[in-house]
Amino acid sequence: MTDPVDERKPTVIADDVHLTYKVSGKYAKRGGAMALARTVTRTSTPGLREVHAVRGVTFTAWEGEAIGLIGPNGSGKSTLLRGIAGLLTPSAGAIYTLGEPALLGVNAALISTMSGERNITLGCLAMGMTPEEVEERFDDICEFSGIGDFISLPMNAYSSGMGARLRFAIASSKAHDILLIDEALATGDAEFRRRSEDRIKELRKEAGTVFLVSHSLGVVRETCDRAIWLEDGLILMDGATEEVLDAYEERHDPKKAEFHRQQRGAAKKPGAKKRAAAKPKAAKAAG
Ligand SMILES: Nc1ncnc2c1ncn2[C@@H]1O[C@H](COP(=O)(O)OP(=O)(O)OP(=O)(O)O)[C@@H](O)[C@H]1O
Repeated sequence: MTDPVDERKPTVIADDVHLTYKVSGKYAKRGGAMALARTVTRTSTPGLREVHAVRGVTFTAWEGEAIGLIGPNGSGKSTLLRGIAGLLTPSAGAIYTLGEPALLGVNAALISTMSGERNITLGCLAMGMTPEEVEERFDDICEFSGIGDFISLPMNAYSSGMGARLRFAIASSKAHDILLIDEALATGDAEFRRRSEDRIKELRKEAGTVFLVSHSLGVVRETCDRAIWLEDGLILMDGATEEVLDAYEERHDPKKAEFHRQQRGAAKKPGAKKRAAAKPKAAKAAG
């Protein structure tokens, strides 16, 4: 008997991908104190230094999947996202994408001296919408961003959260083959987060693939069905969200992992709700 044929469509294939940055100066990664020391002692500027941010990553993403990229600071999540978006070329290995990836990051390019309104128009045109489509979606985008009258002010008058919300509202107004989201959801308030999570679920239904970089495991739990755990530029685990998040918490936050285990255990027992309600302090302490 032959193996069953996988009918899902692969959208992103990463094949032993390495991504590196070239930084000028021997002291480039050692922070301000060394830079100051160099300035003070007037030593000459040393040559290029390489930062090997992603060190051999392999995975296949499928149509309809929402994948959370998790990992501690500096583990290579944003770099990998930039690689998938085509903004960084692998120094070794290859990334294949089926369709056009759209990167929505905290640094996604909008023009800060222009108003939110102008940026909506430009952003939508840049994503390939016709002027009629832009007009049709304009009000929805303003409303979704929830930034009210600020929409007519230049974006440099926005808080970073407002900017991120507008960027998310623009980018998610169109169905993307591959939508890459870098921390955007962490910046909104609870209400905006809920709406964004719903929007991501809609985008998934439209058969796209969503990658989400987030430090909030809660957001990943809510939004993603698969998680990839990066540590020091390597994949430590790739699988169902719950399993990966549990293992991640076990390593990085054992107290919280224990709390979640207890919560799940309690939820399985009859009368669990009553007991959970009687112990709000335990939840707060671990939470
Ligand atoms: N533009 C850059 N130039 C040089 N090195 C960089 C650059 N961007 C990131 N790095 C380095 O690459 C490594 C991975 O960084 P990256 O931003 O991808 O990690 P991350 O997991 O997204 O981190 P965080 O959770 O803090 O956002 C780090 O060592 C970082 O210092």
